[in-house]
Amino acid sequence: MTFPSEFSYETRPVRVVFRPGAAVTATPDEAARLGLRRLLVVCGGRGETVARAVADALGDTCAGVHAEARMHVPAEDADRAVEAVRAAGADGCVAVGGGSAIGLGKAIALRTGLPLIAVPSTYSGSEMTPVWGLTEHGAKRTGRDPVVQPRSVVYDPRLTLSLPVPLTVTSGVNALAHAVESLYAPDASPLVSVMAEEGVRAMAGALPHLAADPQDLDARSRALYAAWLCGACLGATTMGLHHKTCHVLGGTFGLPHAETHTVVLPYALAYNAPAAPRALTVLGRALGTDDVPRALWELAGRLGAPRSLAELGLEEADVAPAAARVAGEPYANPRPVTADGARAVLRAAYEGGPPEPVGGTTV
Ligand SMILES: NC(=O)C1=CN([C@@H]2O[C@H](COP(=O)(O)OP(=O)(O)OC[C@H]3O[C@@H](n4cnc5c(N)ncnc54)[C@H](O)[C@@H]3O)[C@@H](O)[C@H]2O)C=CC1
Ligand SMILES: O=C(O)/C=C\C(=O)CC(=O)O
Repeated sequence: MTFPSEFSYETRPVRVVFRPGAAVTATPDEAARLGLRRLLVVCGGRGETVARAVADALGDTCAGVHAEARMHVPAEDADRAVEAVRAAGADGCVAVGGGSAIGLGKAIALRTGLPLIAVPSTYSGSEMTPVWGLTEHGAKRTGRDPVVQPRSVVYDPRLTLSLPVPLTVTSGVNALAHAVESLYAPDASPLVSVMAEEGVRAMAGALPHLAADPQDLDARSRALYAAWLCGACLGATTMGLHHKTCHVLGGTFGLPHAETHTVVLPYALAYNAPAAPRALTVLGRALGTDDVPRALWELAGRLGAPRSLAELGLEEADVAPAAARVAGEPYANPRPVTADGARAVLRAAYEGGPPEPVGGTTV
């Protein structure tokens, strides 16, 4: 493989603490390091027990628990969370939970500039990115702003022991998708490539162990490490066809995030493969295959994950309007996204059969 002739790479300041039990034992120290004295803890309804344990550990520096995080961050949730943070007189937030809790913490940071500490409990990777998302009027908007990048990330593999196997698998594939798209992004770079390859190898290695034994703390640690690397890849690069397709399906058609990533990834990659040979080489090495889209599709099937958008509840009649939205949004992608191309990807994902080259093997 030839060395890329030019690239740029930006590092943002973020401290990472990684150890079993860290959610409770390290979060107060991270708040103190940042000089924070009044923290609002943000979580989803189902994550409240863990969030309360973190709140207890924060003691007097906890200004309250706001347990209203939902997927895709509806704009009205962001409004309420900003009111809560102001009413509490908080000088920072701690998001405890999956990408939804971290997403609500980011929405607060975006509007108020307050610093965020993330304590992730899934493999979404959001904690390592300056990417925010908000859903309003049936459409999801995303953007990048350094102010939403968590200043400190507390990785506690024990938090993920309770993650049910189906979400373990699909959230793991959400992380894989970050690595995949970073490899063919316009701002890809050698360091991103190294992180992506290691992240894919570690996640694909850990998931079968977790499907067999979700209490395997060593495999949990390896998967969380992989999520860190894959999230860092997303944080450093621009998203393409795959992520944009998932945002349309999530924001406009209400499909669940990680499951949608799992279904779409093999088909989006099959579409982009002819225009991204270098990415395919790296991914092939990490997964030990010469047919990466097929290997991802088989991995999902072997681990019992959904493989079609039909299974996730998309109506056949939604395929065409979803494709029109995907093709109608300008974004960076190694292969131009035509209306026919977007329709072919979505139709294949709707049906869920083995991924085939889309529109021939040349761009
Ligand atoms: N901005 C970014 O960089 C990224 C943002 N996201 C956003 O994150 C959201 C999806 O996040 P996910 O983590 O996939 O799901 P989630 O945060 O919505 O969690 C899914 C469900 O699992 C539960 N859960 C979470 N952790 C658990 C645990 N350890 N044990 C038991 N149950 C647990 C939650 O309470 C929730 O009911 C979407 O809104 C997506 O757009 C996702 C990836 C990157
Ligand atoms: O699709 C992803 O996994 C990455 C980014 C987002 O979800 C954007 C967001 O809603 O925060």
